[in-house]
Amino acid sequence: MTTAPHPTHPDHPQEAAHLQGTIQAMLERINAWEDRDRNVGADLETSVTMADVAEEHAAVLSPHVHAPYFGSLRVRVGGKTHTLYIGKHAFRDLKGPHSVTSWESDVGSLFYSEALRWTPKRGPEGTILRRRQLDVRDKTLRAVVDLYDVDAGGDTGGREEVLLRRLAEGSTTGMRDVVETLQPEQNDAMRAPAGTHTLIQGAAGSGKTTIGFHRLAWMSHPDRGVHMARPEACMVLMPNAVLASYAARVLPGLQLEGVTVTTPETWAVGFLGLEKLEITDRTLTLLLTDRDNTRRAAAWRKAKLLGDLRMLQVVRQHLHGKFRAGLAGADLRLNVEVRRAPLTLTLDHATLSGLLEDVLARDPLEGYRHAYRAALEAEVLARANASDAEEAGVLRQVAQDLTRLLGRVFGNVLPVSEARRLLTDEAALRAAADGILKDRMIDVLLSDPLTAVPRPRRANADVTELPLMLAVQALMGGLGRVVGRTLEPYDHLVLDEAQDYSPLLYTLLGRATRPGHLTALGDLNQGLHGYKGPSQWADVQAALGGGTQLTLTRTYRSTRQITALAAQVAATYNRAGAVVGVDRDGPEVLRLTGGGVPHLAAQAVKAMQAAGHTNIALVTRRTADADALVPQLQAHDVDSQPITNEQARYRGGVVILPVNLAKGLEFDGCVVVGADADNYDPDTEYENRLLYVSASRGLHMLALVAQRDLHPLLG
Ligand SMILES: Nc1ncnc2c1ncn2[C@@H]1O[C@H](COP(=O)(O)OP(=O)(O)OP(=O)(O)O)[C@@H](O)[C@H]1O
Repeated sequence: MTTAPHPTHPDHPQEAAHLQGTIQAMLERINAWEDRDRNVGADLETSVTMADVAEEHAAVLSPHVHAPYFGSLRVRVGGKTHTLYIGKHAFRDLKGPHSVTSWESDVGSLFYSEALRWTPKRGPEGTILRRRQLDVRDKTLRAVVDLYDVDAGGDTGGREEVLLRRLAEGSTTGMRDVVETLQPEQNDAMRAPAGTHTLIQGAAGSGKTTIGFHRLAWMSHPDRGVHMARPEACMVLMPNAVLASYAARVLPGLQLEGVTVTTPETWAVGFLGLEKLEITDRTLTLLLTDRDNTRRAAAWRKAKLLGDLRMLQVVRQHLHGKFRAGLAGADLRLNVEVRRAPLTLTLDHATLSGLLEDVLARDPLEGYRHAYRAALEAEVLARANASDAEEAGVLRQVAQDLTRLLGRVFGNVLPVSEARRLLTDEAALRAAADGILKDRMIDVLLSDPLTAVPRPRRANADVTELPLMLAVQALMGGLGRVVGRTLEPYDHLVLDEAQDYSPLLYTLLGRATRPGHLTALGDLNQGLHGYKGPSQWADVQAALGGGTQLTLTRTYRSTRQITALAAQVAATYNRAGAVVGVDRDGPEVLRLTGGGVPHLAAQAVKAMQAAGHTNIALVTRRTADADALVPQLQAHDVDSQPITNEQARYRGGVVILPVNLAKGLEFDGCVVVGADADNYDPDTEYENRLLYVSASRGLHMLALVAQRDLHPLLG
């Protein structure tokens, strides 16, 4: 849906002329860049390089010619008035008034904030006179709306008008950028100071995922100075692969090429080199299937403890004990030749042990094996009194002996087996947890409340064990981004659905990135996996050693009717109270009951299509229901695509998917299939949370379908 041009604003003609001037200036610049004859340097090689660079500039600017900017700022600085145009890409018009400032720059921020004054890095204080939205599409100015205008008395209400118009548009098959309509509180969250971990709490639909990606774009802008992040050195972790691919489609528009977007499990097994392992979540299976409250509580307690911050100390103490035992009784006699003279160096046990203790006392994690080797080598070189030129030769002579010793101390420490040994060998656990965990906690770790939940036949690891395995790996070899044969910290890490990460995982991820370069976005009230996640943001701050916590208070996704219904469901478990929705009107929620579910579901889809919507989801409680529904709908003349595993990709149209894969996705219309108490047990909080996810996927239309009565919360 596009808005027709409506030139009602008195400045429309003048703005339209400025737009044409900007387009012209941009085209001229692109032509100049593309003209190889102009890019001539002193020699052929320089000329080729110059021409290549110029062509790259042209390629980057070209996509922005059809909409060079979306807003303007009128400011007064030092008695002079200027108008700055704000766009998705900066453009410097060297000869005229058609420059464009990029939205991620420090000045760009003034367009979104509510500030009326600012102090530039240099020069006198400035005053904002006007903020203006310019709806430009296909090189045409469609609307001029003032958001703030001193001459018109200040705030005009225009920001809300533009936002509502944008939200009324149809959904797309990938996440959209919101650069043009970013709201002040979102702007503050996105631009929270670089170099400080940032934790953003926000209700469903408040734009968390969107803000996470925009923050990466902001972080990769040169204005961030030493904190600037390279997209290819950044990673975003999302709850499932379907959502990851949906969200990643926003990257090119934000000029973020090369960011890794994946799930925490995929990243963890990849990093550990365990891609063949099947990942289970047996705690979740038990919580969903076992009716015994004592067992459920025991499973919950154990999962929570496995993700507790103190487990890092337990793993550390366990490994230290192992290394000390490995070194017991060892000494080193090294025969080397220095300056042609034979020399015997003896590193007795006390020396070896002292060096090991120095390494073990170090923090942060950097890899014990590597650090101990470096410490031994330094000791050998000092004793051999080797000059810089002789160092390599001496080290070559002792390499084998050192490797043998390292094998004795660090050999046989593999993440999977070591993490499991800790949890199954009572003596090992008691020794490792001594002084760290209370006895009753150790008993919880040794208990196995999941015996009734089958394990897959294939080699497997449970999501609750993964952080422990990562901890072992981190202590042994460090943690970070693999670059060739070394590890480097990520430039920036973004965690989506951050309520599902354990404090232990937080502390590990915090060490895998540059200091202060982790952004976590989540809703503690929405957690589907409370047994893994933190209870409060303060737990995350403790795990990361600090961090700023911000809150987004408004939600944008759905119409008033859908938001109100979803809020009704959330009220049963949500401690945060009512969420403020955007006041966007839509059709009443359709309630279809008393008949065959496929028939009713088809009826709902057809009603949505008749209203002009194309992207429609039918959300079922289980995967099997989704599979079964595809042919049943076909019998009612509705073609649909199933999304029933993480490899499937959302390509638009009518899709059927189970609720666990629907999280984070959104559609023009959403049909909750089987919206009753049989499918979503009203007595189980987890089920109510799932029902909330199902009911909150629609932007414009929602239908509830049940064979008999609707779920009591949807009445
Ligand atoms: N400033 C904005 N302008 C226009 N649309 C917006 C804005 N902020 C958010 N939206 C829209 O609101 C919807 C929800 O955004 P998003 O998915 O990022 O929210 P979320 O907080 O991650 O939701 P959830 O918790 O359900 O995953 C999206 O359609 C997004 O495009």
